[in-house]
Amino acid sequence: MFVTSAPGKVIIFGEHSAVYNKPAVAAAASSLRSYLLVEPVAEDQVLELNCPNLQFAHKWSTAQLSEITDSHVLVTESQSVLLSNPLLHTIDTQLLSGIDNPLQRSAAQCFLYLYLSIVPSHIRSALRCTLISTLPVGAGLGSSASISVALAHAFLKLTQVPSRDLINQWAFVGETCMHGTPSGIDNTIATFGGALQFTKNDTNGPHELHPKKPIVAVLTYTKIPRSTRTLVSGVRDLYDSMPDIIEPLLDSMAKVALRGSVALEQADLEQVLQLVRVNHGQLVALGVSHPGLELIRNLTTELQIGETKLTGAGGGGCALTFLNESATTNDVEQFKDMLQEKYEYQTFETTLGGLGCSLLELDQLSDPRVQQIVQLFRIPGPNVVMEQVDNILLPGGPADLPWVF
Ligand SMILES: Nc1ncnc2c1ncn2[C@@H]1O[C@H](COP(=O)(O)OP(=O)(O)O)[C@@H](O)[C@H]1O
Ligand SMILES: C[C@@](O)(CCOP(=O)(O)O)CC(=O)O
Ligand SMILES: [Mg+2]
Repeated sequence: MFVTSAPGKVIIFGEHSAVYNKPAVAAAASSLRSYLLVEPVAEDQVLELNCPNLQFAHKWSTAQLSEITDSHVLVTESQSVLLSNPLLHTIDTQLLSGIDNPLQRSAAQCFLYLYLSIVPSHIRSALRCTLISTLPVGAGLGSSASISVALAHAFLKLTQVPSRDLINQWAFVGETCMHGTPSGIDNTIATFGGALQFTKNDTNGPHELHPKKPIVAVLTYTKIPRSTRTLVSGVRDLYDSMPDIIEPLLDSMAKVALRGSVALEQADLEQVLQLVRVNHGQLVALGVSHPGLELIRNLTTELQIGETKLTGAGGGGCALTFLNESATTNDVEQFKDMLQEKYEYQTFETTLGGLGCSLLELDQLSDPRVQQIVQLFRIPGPNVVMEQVDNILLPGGPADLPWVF
C-alpha cells in the first residue's frame, strides 16, 4: 500500500502560446496537490477507481480489461511512450459506457489508459485507487497534470523503480488523453517541481529558474467552470482562421516569457508587473479571458495594488496577482475581502516553487498512522478537507512523514 502525490502549478507567462512551441514560465504550487492511494483489495479480479472530488466511483472487472490488452496494448508497448489512438478509442467505446459526466469520463479515460499501458497483464492484481486533490479541479492550476503524474508514478512503481523522466513522459500521455494537444509544461512542473522556463519539443529540456527572491503571488479562484480542452481548441480555430495575425502574437508572447524569466530571476518586480499586464492583454486577444476574470483585474487596477493576469487555460478558473511594493496590508485585505464576500471567490496567498512528485510507502508506518491516512481518502463527498489532508499528508508538512523523491 502506498501514496503518490504531485503538485499543481501556476503558469506565470505563456499559457496557450506554450502549445505552439513558444517558451513559457511556470512554477509549482507545491502546497496544492493531488494524492493517490493505491491499495490491494480482497475482492478478486477488479480494478477500482474512486474520485471523491468528482463524486465518482467505478469498478472494472479483470475480464473486461484483458479483452483490451490482447487486441490493443501491444501497439503501445511496441511504440514505447506514445499515445496510441486505437487504445484510446477502445477504452472510450468499451470501458466508459454509462460514464456521461465529462469530468468523470476524462479522469477514467486517463486512469485506464495509463494503467493498461504501463502495467503488463501478467503482474496485474486487484487494486483500489483513490484520488483526492486539495487543489481546485478544472481551475487552471493543473489538476489534470497532477493526477496524470500521480497515476504514472504509481503504475510505474508497480513495475520498476521509476525515474522522474519516465514518470513525466507517461504523465504527458495522460495529459494528452485529457486535453488533446498539451504543451507538457503542466506535467513537467508537477513531476519536477520548482520553477521552469519550458519550451515544447526543446531537445535541451526545460531550464530551471533560480529566482533571487521567493515568488509570492495571490491566486484567486473564480469558481467559474471551464475545460482546458475546449479553450485550447478555441485558440486553435482562431489560429487556423488568421495565422498571419496570430503567429506574430504568439511570437510576442514568447518574448514576454523570455524577458519574464530573466525578470523573475533578478527579482525585477517593475518588469514582472509590466509583463504580467502585457501577457494578460495577449491572452484577451486570444479570446480566453472571462468577465469574471476581468473584474479581478479591474479591482487590482482600482486599488493600485499590482497587476493581474489569468493563469492556465482561462475562460474562468484562476487569476494570478503580483503585488507592487506600495500595496499595504490593508489594501490587500480589502482586495481579498471584496472578492470573497461580494463575488464568493476564493483567494490564496502562496509562495511558488517547491516539491514535485513524491512517494510515501505506508508499510513503513505504524498501524494507527496508516488508518489515519486511509481515512483521509474515505471522504464521502466532493469536499476534501484541505486542512486535515495538509496536516497529515503534505510532503514537508507538519506530520513530517517519510516522503521520498
Ligand atoms: N482529484 C481529481 N479526481 C479526479 N479527476 C480529476 C481530479 N483532478 C483533476 N481531475 C481531472 O482533470 C480534469 C480537469 O482538467 P483541466 O480541464 O485541464 O483543468 P486543470 O488542469 O486546470 O485543473 C477534470 O475534468 C478531471 O477529469
Ligand atoms: C492552456 C495551457 O497552456 C495550460 C493549461 O493549463 P490548465 O489545464 O488550465 O491548468 C495548455 C498547455 O500548455 O498544455
Ligand atoms: Mg489541465
